[in-house]
Amino acid sequence: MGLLVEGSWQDKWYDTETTGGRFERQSSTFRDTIVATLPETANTNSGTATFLAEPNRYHLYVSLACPWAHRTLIFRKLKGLEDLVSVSVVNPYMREHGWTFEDYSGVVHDPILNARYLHQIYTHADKNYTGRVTVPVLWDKKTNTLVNNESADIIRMFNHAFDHITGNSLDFYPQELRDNIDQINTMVYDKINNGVYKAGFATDQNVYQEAVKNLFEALEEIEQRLNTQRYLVGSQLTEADWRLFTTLIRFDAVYVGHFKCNLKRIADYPNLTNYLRELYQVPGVAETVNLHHIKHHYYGSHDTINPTFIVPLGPLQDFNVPHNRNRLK
Ligand SMILES: N[C@@H](CCC(=O)N[C@@H](CS)C(=O)NCC(=O)O)C(=O)O
Repeated sequence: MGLLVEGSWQDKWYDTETTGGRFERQSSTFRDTIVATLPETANTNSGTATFLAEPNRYHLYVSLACPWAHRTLIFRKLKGLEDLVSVSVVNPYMREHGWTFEDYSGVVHDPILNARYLHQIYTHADKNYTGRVTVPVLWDKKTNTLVNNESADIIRMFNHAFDHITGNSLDFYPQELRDNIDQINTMVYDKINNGVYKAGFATDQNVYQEAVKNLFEALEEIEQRLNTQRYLVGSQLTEADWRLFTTLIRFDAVYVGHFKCNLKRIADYPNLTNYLRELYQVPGVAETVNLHHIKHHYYGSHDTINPTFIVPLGPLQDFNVPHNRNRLK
């Protein structure tokens, strides 16, 4: 695990010393947008560039282990973008060189720069880049540059920018639900998606406890909500559900043990369990889930948490068990 400093790689763990034992996620740096049609005049005020949606122009670098990258894979699948946006998959172990393309089952090598390490992709886009080298990365093959490395942005682009090419008009961020989706996303991000990391990477007992308390309060609240409504914002499956899904699917296998989020398992919550099964069973989604990469990444990468790199065998899970969510409209 490491980061780039002015374009050169340094093998360093997260610095929690300056933050009182708290893990603080760095915000993403590349925030450009892909759009269906280019604006007539470039908006120079926004500070971001716009790229045109075109078939076979963009490439996505992901880890199958990473919950943030997983969102983008789900949207690529559900929005019918597999033939339009190509993909590379990194090795699940993220150690002294960070993410690599070293041989391993499930790895898809980098066809563009033939990189050995993901950090080479970042320095290709910006030779003086300083910051963490994270997945997902959305790359433009035409101009040879990094468009965006923020999953929240990438799924919004995938949700609509290519619709005129694919004819797929599924909308996971419909206008009339945007306020509700944004609201629930904020809570889910802070307490659940990033909450498990705050607990797992904490190096102070009180910081850990606060994160776990917030996490389970949020899970309880969602469990109640899912008793009377089928999805997070009502009767329609939205982006908010997919953003929660990628944390839930990892929870019992990894976050309970490795990140010590063990007050309960998802399997102990009847509504969350059935909701998770329903989302997993949406056609195409199971193909985006690789529990081997997930478990081997977390248990096999963070030597400060699990120095032996032993990967537990369990839990035994079957997300194909029929769900009962049809009881709700
Ligand atoms: N805000 C980013 C976060 C991505 C992220 O943190 N990815 C993790 C993997 S799960 C990563 O690549 N971490 C490497 C590092 O922090 O050095 C997003 O949602 O796209």
